[in-house]
Amino acid sequence: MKRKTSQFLIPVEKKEQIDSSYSIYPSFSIESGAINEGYTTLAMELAKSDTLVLDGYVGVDWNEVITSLNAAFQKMGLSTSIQNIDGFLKSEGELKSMVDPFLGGDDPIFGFRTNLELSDYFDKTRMSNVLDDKVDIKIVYGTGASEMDLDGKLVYFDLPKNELQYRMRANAITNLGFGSPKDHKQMYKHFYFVDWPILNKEKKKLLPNISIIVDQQRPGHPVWMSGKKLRDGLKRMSQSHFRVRPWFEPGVWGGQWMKDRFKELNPDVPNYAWSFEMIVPENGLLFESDGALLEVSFDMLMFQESENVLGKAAHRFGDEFPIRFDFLDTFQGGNLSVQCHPKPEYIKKEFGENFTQDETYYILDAGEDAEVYLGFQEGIDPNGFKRALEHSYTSKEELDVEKYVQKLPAHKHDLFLIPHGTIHCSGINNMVLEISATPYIFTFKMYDWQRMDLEGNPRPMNIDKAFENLNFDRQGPKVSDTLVAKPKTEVSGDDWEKIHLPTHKDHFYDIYRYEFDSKVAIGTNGQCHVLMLVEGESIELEVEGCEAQTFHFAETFAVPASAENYSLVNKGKTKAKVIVSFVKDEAC
Ligand SMILES: O=P(O)(O)OC[C@H]1O[C@@H](O)[C@@H](O)[C@@H](O)[C@@H]1O
Repeated sequence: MKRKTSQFLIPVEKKEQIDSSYSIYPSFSIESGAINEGYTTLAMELAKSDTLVLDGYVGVDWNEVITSLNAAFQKMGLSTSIQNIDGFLKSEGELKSMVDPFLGGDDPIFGFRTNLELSDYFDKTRMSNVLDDKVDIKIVYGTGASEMDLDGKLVYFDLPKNELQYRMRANAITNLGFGSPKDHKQMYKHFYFVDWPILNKEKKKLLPNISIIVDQQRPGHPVWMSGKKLRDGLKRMSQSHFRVRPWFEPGVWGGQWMKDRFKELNPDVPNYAWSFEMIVPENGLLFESDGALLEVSFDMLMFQESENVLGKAAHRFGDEFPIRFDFLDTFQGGNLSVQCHPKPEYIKKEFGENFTQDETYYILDAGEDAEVYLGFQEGIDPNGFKRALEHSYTSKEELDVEKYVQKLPAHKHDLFLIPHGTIHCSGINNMVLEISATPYIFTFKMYDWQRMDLEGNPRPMNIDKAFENLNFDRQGPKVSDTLVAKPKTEVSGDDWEKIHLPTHKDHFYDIYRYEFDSKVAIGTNGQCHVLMLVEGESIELEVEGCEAQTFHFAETFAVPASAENYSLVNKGKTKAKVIVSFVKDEAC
């Protein structure tokens, strides 16, 4: 199956790391012999059953799956009867009128998160078992195969969201139930607001009954293990630690910082803008056994273990992991668009999201001249600003942004607070660690510096939506007084300090920094901790009853609430500085 990306396909076997630094393939070790490879071994395992239900995510290459398995069964001398579940889908016309209300018309970005169910896609009246009872193996396959209620072995084929999007960009896949690909922005919107919520709900339902899990991202080469080993692995993870597999995207303002430092990345790209460090709706988790890597989507962990992972916050957030870490690299790149994010009631009403995109920028590294645009100038005239934005949009003339928006100097370890409604953007020469609430696409752009995106098109603006959400009180000296965190040492010992970087009252999460020479002991206090070494070389994480784990500079990892206590040991020669973020008790 075709993919369009400059990113490497993940290797089957984990390679020795080039050096002791940031790894793009973090994995969680499970018992030896757990992970298997290839269609031949999979067919040998499946041949033990006479009825197979091959279900899985949208974007899976079902043609490859069924052709390869069937060929392997024939080679083994086994006869098969095969049913494609797509044969029972409702017509495209019916599906279109069903999903259209959630797709926001021709808006290039925004729709409304659907409440449809997978069963709505199928015509149950036509659904009947037409499989031949006299064969050795009966197979129903395709996304939604479980809808046929066939009593058989459930095999689930998963596909990571990065590979799904690379297949989408190659026009190799379509939205659920539809025969042809469409414009990529429209297709992503359809995935995000319709296909993913539906199939995630379904995945949660199926997870306890999955017999075999298959990672389908490597064309022609599935990697698989038993559902029981998957569930056991998720349980162990929920009691110890996890680091998701990050992925990386170039962008119009992207920079060179990550490209220069993350050695396993393909350097043959103009830049890297984003690292999806831990934007969990888009990340996966890698299991490793005898060097072999198998990936499942992050939400599997939440579907099975949200209480262990989130502790007190599970009550409010359920299966949704609340905190996001990502990098925005503008080193030798450009300014982000001038933007703001929606109010909580707006994101709920307009887009169906449960909580809003309240952000912060932690400055991991900064050039000498680095700045962050934040808040309005004293005395801002909202109408005048809107007129200027609209004039700039229609005339294509540059806008004098600083006439309206403040620019604050940015230094390493500064924390800028960006609650919803705050006008902001990172300037050039920053390596921003965004510590944010998880929503990530709800960005209302007002001005994009009159430049084109990497495909040569202007990026969509949302001036009207921005004005429904902008907070014009955030102006003048109030901005540096209330939107730049004032670090305060809370406790300290001989060679360590615990520093509070208070967030805004609108932020449901808090941020601390531990600075230490040798070791610190930390309690989770019933909350999941998301961490990153923001200065130093590497640290070791110790959780009682688990093997110690090493994390390098700039790697994001998490310690679930149920781990209760953990220690961080400095493995470098200089002071270690570690950021810890977690949900505030009062926000649960
Ligand atoms: O909207 P641009 O200019 O690309 O700016 C970058 C913004 O990107 C969005 O997709 C989100 O990740 C925001 O949190 C981020 O601030």
